[in-house]
Amino acid sequence: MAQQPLLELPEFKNASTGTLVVKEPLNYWGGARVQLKDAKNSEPVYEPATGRVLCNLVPCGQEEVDQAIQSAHSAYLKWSKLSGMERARVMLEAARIIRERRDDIARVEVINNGKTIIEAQADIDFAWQSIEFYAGIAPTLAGQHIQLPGGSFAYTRREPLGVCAGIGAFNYPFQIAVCKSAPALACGNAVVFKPSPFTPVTAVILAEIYKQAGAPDGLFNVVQGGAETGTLLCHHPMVAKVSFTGSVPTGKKVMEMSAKGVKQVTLELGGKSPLIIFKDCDLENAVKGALMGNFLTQGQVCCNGTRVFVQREIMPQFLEEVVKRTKAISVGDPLQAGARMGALITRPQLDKVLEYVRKAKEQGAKVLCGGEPFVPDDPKLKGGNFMSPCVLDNCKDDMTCVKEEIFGPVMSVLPFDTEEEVLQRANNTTYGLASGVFTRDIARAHRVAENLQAGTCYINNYNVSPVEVPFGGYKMSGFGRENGLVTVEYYSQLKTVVVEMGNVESLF
Ligand SMILES: NC(=O)C1=CN([C@@H]2O[C@H](COP(=O)(O)OP(=O)(O)OC[C@H]3O[C@@H](n4cnc5c(N)ncnc54)[C@H](O)[C@@H]3O)[C@@H](O)[C@H]2O)C=CC1
Repeated sequence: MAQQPLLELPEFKNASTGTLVVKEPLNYWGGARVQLKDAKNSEPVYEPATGRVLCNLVPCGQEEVDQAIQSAHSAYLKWSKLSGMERARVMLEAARIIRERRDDIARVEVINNGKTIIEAQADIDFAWQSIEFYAGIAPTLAGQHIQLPGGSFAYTRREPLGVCAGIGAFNYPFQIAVCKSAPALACGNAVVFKPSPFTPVTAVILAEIYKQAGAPDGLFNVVQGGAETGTLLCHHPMVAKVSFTGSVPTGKKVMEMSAKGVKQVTLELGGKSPLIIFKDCDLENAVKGALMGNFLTQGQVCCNGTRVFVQREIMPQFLEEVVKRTKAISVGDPLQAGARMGALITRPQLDKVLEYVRKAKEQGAKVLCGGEPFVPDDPKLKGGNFMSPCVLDNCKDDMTCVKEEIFGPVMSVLPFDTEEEVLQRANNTTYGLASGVFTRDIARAHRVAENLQAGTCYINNYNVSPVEVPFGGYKMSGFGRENGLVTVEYYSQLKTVVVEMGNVESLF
C-alpha cells in the first residue's frame, strides 16, 4: 500500500506545541520511507519548547547508507539524461507544493527546531523560492563553442557530478536541505541528505514532496544519524561531492575525509561576524539591524553579527535603545503568532550559552539585560530550553564572548573611535562569514565593505539573504557558495570536447 505523506497524517495536521509524536520512519530512499531493521542504536529527539520526546532517531549504518547511495545513483542515471526544461518542470511542481503546504511545514519545523512560527514561515518561503530560482536556471545551463583553425572546433558541456551528499546543521533544517538539493537537482545530480540528529523531521517531508512532484525514486534521499552516518557518506566511493553546513571543527573533518576520495567539498561553517555602526548612521535602523543580526532563531544563526562595534559618541543612545527593544522581545511558545523568540535547540546548548554569559561577567563584561534561563508561565513549556536575550557591554576584544561563536541570543557590544581601528579589529578573527556596516556616508560604506574580510557585507541592514544572492564564507568560515547563479559551478563540472575537421598532424 502506498504510504500516506507525513503532512496528511492526523497527528501532523493538528500538531501544536507539546502534542506531536512522530512514529513513522524518517529515513527515505528508493521513493519511500524506510523502516530500519535494527533500531537498537535509536536515540530520543526532544521538542525544544517542551523537553518532551518528539521521536526516536534510528541512525543509518553502512548497509543503509549504501542502499540510499545506490538508490540515488540509479535515479541520477535517469535524471541526468533529462533536458533542463524537463527537470525544471518537476522542480517547479515541488516549489508549488511547498508553497501550498507552507504553513503545515512551518509548524512542524517549529515543533522540531524551537524557532518562532513567523521565522519558520519565512524559511519555507525561502525554500520554495530557491527551488523556483534553480528551476529557472536548469534550462539555461549550457557550454561554450570555441572555433579552432581549419574549421575544427571545441565545445564544453556543463555536466552533473553524480551523487551529492548533503550534511545539514540544526538551525535551518528544511531550508538547508533545499539550499543543497535545489542547485544539485537543477544541474542533474541526485542527493543523499543527512539532517542534524536534533532536527530529523522535515527533510523527509521534502523527500515526499519531490516524489509527489514527479522526481524519479531515489533522486532525493534522507539518511538519519550523527557523526557516524556523516562519516559513512564522506567516505563512500560513489559520492562525488559533499556539501556540508555546520561548525568549523566538523567541517575540517569532512574536508579531511572527502580529501581521501578527492571529492569536491562545499563548506558552510560558523562565524563571529562584525557589525560596525558609525556615528553618522540612522540610529533606529542600526538598532533594528543589530537585533536582526543577533536574535533570529534564538541567536543560532551562522552569519549573525555578534560583535557589534559602535562608535563611541553614539554608544549611550545605542545601548539605551537596543536594551529597551531587547527587553521587549516576547519569549515563549514558538507556535504563538506573537512570539518573537522560541527555545534553543537542546538543553546542553542552552547550558553552553548561559556558561558563555557567566564567563563574560567573570571577564569583566556587564550584562545590560537577559542572559538568564527563562521559564514561561504556560505549564507545558516548563521543560523547554528558553533564555532571555542578552546584551553585553564593557566587552574587550580578547574576551571569550567576543572571540568564540556562542550560537545563542547574546550580543557583545564594543566601542571604537576610528574607521581604520575598527576595520583592523573587525578582521582580527579566523572567521569570515559575514559583516555589516551602518553609515550614511556612501564612500565610507563601500570602503568598509571592500576592506572587511568576509563573504558577505550588509550595508545599512543585516541578515538579508535572498535566494538569488550568493552566500558563503572567507577564511575558516568555509568555501564554495550557496544560493545565486554561481552555485551551479559547485554542482557541475565542465567537459571539453575537441573536434578535428581535418587530418591528424602527427609528429611520428
Ligand atoms: N555557513 C552556513 O551557511 C551555516 C553554518 N552553520 C554553522 O553550524 C554550526 C551549528 O550547527 P551544528 O549542527 O551544531 O554543527 P555540527 O558541526 O555539530 O553538525 C553539523 C552536521 O554535521 C554532522 N556531523 C557531526 N560530526 C560529523 C562527522 N565527523 N562527519 C560527518 N558529519 C558529522 C552532524 O550530525 C550534523 O548533521 C555553527 O557553527 C554554525 O555557525 C549553521 C548554519 C548555516
